Amino acid sequence: YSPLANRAKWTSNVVTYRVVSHTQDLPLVVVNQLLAKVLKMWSDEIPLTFKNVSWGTADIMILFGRRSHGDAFPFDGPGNILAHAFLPGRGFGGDAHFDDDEHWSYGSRRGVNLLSVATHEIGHSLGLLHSSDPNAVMNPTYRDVDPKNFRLSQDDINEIQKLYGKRNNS
Ligand SMILES: CC(C)C[C@H](CS(C)(=N)=N)C(=O)N[C@H]1Cc2cn(c3ccccc23)CCCCCCNC1=O
Ligand SMILES: [Ca+2]
Ligand SMILES: [Zn+2]
Ligand SMILES: [Zn+2]
Repeated sequence: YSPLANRAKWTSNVVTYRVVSHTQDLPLVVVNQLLAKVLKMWSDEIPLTFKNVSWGTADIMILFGRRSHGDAFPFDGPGNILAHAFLPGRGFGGDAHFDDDEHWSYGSRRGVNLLSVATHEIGHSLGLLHSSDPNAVMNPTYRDVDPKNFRLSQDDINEIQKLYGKRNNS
């Protein structure tokens, strides 16, 4: 049970992100467009703006790595854990790491769908924990999705708005 009051969250309403390293599985431009779509899915629901930076330290540092990749949580080869992310905070806080021993795909039936995994990881980067709702992006287990109609579940929206409030699209 983690009372909302002391849940990790970003206190600034501008959060920076930087893609530090890429996967060979998808073109750079596709990964960047996909991430922008993921960030928009979340920021559409809350009063928070993402800003892409191309150098230096960003709040959310995004990387693809294999096995030991610079933190105390080495990846495990193909399958099993697909990615991990740190809750909001300084240093590693907010960072999202993807296991490059997975075959990352976007739309094709083969491989792991980067759209759904990245949406889950950015949920952690924003402070979300796991949900037991089988349809929630924040469910602990990966499910393949159809990118054409992939979107946040109501549970995901409720949980992120509990942390940051609603975005007033006035
Ligand atoms: C929800 C994801 C996007 C992110 C999470 C990791 S995290 C830190 N970001 N919550 C993840 O990778 N979960 C595993 C959980 C998992 C499922 N199994 C496992 C077998 C071994 C180890 C882990 C697992 C059963 C076999 C299927 C393995 C492939 C799919 N893996 C998963 O669903
Ligand atoms: Ca893995
Ligand atoms: Zn890591
Ligand atoms: Zn998770």
